[in-house]
Amino acid sequence: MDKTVAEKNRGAQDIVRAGQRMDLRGWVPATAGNISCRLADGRIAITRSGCHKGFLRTDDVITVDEAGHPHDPANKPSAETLLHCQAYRLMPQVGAVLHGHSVASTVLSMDVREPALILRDYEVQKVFEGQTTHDASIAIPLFDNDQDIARLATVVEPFFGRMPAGYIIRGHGVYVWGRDMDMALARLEGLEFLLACELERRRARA
Ligand SMILES: CSCCC(=O)C(=O)COP(=O)(O)O
Ligand SMILES: [Zn+2]
Repeated sequence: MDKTVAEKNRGAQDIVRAGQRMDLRGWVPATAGNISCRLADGRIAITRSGCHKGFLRTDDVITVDEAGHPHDPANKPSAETLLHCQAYRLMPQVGAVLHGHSVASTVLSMDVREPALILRDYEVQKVFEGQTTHDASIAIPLFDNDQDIARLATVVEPFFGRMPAGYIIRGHGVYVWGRDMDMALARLEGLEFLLACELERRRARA
């Protein structure tokens, strides 16, 4: 098999598997969420727009260039492709990006009006880059939702380099990344666990 085709197939399989796992956890209702990975030749493999992420087939994964343009113009990549491309452009070590719409990220981000959600004292914080202790604060930036993804990307851009656990778009969902798909999934699972804990604590206090 041609090397570029084999590489795309490998990425597509990782993405299909990630979609199934995110769906099992309830993080991608209906057609929500999008998933991508960086291929060895620099192309980005990403989900087609409008697919259910729990039922992806490998041909629901297409390739785009670093500016988000599909290599085959007949393909319509995720509406949020620019946010994935931005993460790859600004973080050369990143190999996979995940976006989900969990209940916890949606509700918490609508309730917290501050510019960031602060997590502290949780052991699971250590799943994030550079974190070695529970005894620290992690800020997850909260950005207002915007249907203009290019404009939203310009708002997010200055925060790269100081987002150890990704970011949340208000009333919408989370973005996380990792050096490969397994690491990105572990980070997403860690973040979703912490968001669920925060939601429970806030409900108990109300
Ligand atoms: C029904 S969810 C609305 C769109 C969205 O936020 C999303 O994550 C999925 O968009 P895509 O174009 O990647 O399918
Ligand atoms: Zn979304």
